[in-house]
Amino acid sequence: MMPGGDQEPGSYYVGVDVGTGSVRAALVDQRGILLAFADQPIKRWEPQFNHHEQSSEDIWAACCVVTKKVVQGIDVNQIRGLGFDATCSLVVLDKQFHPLPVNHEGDSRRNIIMWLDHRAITQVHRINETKHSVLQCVGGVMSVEMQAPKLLWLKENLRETCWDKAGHFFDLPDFLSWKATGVTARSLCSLVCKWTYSAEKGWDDSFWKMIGLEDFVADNYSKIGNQVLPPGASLGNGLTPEAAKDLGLPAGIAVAAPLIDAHAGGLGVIGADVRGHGLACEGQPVTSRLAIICGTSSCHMGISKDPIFVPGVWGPYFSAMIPGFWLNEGGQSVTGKLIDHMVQGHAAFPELKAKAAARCQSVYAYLNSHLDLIKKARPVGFLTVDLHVWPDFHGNRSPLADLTLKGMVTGLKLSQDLDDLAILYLATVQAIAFGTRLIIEAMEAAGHSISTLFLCGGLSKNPLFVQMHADITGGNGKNEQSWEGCVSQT
Ligand SMILES: Nc1ncnc2c1ncn2[C@@H]1O[C@H](COP(=O)(O)OP(=O)(O)O)[C@@H](O)[C@H]1O
Ligand SMILES: O=C(CO)[C@H](O)[C@H](O)COP(=O)(O)O
Repeated sequence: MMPGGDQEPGSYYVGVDVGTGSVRAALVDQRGILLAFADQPIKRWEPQFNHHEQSSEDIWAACCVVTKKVVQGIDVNQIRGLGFDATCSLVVLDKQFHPLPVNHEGDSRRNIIMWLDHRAITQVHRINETKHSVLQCVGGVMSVEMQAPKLLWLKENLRETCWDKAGHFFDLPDFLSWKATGVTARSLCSLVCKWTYSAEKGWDDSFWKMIGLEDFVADNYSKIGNQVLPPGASLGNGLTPEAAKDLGLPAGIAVAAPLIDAHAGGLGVIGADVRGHGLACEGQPVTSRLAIICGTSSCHMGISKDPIFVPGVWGPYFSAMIPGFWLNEGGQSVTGKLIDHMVQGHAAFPELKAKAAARCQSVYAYLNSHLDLIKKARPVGFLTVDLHVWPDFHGNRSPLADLTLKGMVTGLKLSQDLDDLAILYLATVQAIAFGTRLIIEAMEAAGHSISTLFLCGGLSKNPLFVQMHADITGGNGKNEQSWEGCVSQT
C-alpha cells in the first residue's frame, strides 16, 4: 500500500478494479488524487484446455481485503462513494444467490466462466450461423468470449446441476454491485457490450428464441437483467449492513452502477487533460483518441458521435462507456498473458529469473536492459529482422474475428540462450503492436480518425511495449508525424 500525500480532510472515494489475475483498490480524494493503493491475487482454475474458471466468493473476499487496506488510517465516515469494475466473466448463482458449479466436477466454488474461456465453440458457431441482426453490433461475428454462447453451453452441458437450478446469471461487475447493495439491476455497460442488449431497443426476443434460450424471454429476462442502469448511477440505498461489515466501511455509502474493466480504463484515460504536453490530440475532439487497456488482454476503445460499424470490431455500443457517445471496442485476447507465456516457457527462463532477482529487477526490466546491450548502436527493432511471431495463440478477437487462428513463430535457431529469449520477447511485443496497428487500420477504414493512443494497465509499465506501439502504429505512412503514445499507469 502506498501512503497518500498531505491531503486536507475532505471527501474520499474507493474504486475496486477486478482484473484477470488480481483485485486492486484505490482510495482517491475529491480531486481524484490517489491516496492509497492495494492489490491481492485471485484464484484461477483451468480444469481442461480452454476452460477457465474462478470463484465469486474468492473474488469478493479479495475485494474486502484490498478495501480494508486502502481505508486504513482515514475517517471512513468521510467516504462518499464506492465503485466496482471487473472483467466480463459470467457468474452463476442459484435462486437463493448461492454459487452454482459451472463444471462437470460439480465444484460449486468454481461458479464463474471466465471471459477468456473458449468452451462454447460449437455454440458460438451456431449463433453466428443465424446471421441475426444483433450480430451487426458485435462487428458482424459474435465472440466465443461473450455471454450468449456460454449460457447456451451451460444449458446443453450442465442442465441438471447448473442450468435448471440457476436463478441469476451476472456479468462479474454486476455481481459485485449486487453483492455490495443487494440491487440486482444490471449496468448498461455490461448488458450492451456482452449480452446483446440495446440501449435504445432493449432485449431482442427473437434472438434468444432463435438460439434456443427462449427461457429468458418467458420469464421476462429476470435471470439476466430486466432493470438496467447507466454506469455511475447510484444503486438502491447504497452499501448494505452485511457488505459494509465485509468491506470495513459504514453502511449506506453510495455505490455506483459498475463498468467492465476495459471500459473503466477507457473512461479514465480518454478524457485526460492533455494541455501543455505538446500532444497531437491537444485541441482535437476526444474522438481522435484511442484508449488501449493492456493487461492480460488488450482492449482498444474508440468513441464516435455517430454509430460506426467496423467489421471484426465490437460495437457500435451507445452510451456503454461515455454517455452520449458510441463505442467501438477492438481487442487482442491475450497480450500480457502471451508475453508471460513466451518468456516463462523458454529454456533460458530460469537463468533470466535468477539474474533479474540478483539485480532486484522484474524479468521485463532485465530483458529490456539486455536488449539495449545486444542491440549495440542499432535501433532495437532491427534485432528481429529474421524472427517473427504471429500473436493469435488464443484466436484473433479483432479485426479478423477468427477464434480458430493459432500462434506461430518463424526464424528459430538451435541456440536457446538469454539472447534468444530476449529477442523472442521483443518479437512478441512487436507482433502485439502490429495487431494494434491492424485494429486501428480497420477502425480508420470504417470512419474513425485517431491521432493519439492512451495506454493503461499492467503492460503500460513496460517502456518497450509502449515504445513499440508508438513506433509501429506511427509508421503507417499516413500521418507519421502526428502519432503519439501516451501512458497512464493503473
Ligand atoms: N512491471 C512490469 N513490467 C512489464 N510488464 C508487466 C509489469 N507488471 C505487469 N506486467 C504485464 O502486465 C500483465 C498484467 O497486467 P494487469 O493489468 O495486472 O492484468 P489484469 O488486469 O488482466 O489482471 C502481465 O501479464 C505482465 O505481462
Ligand atoms: O473483454 C474484455 C473487456 O471488454 C477484457 O478483455 C476482459 O474484461 C479482461 O480484461 P483484462 O485483460 O484487463 O483482465
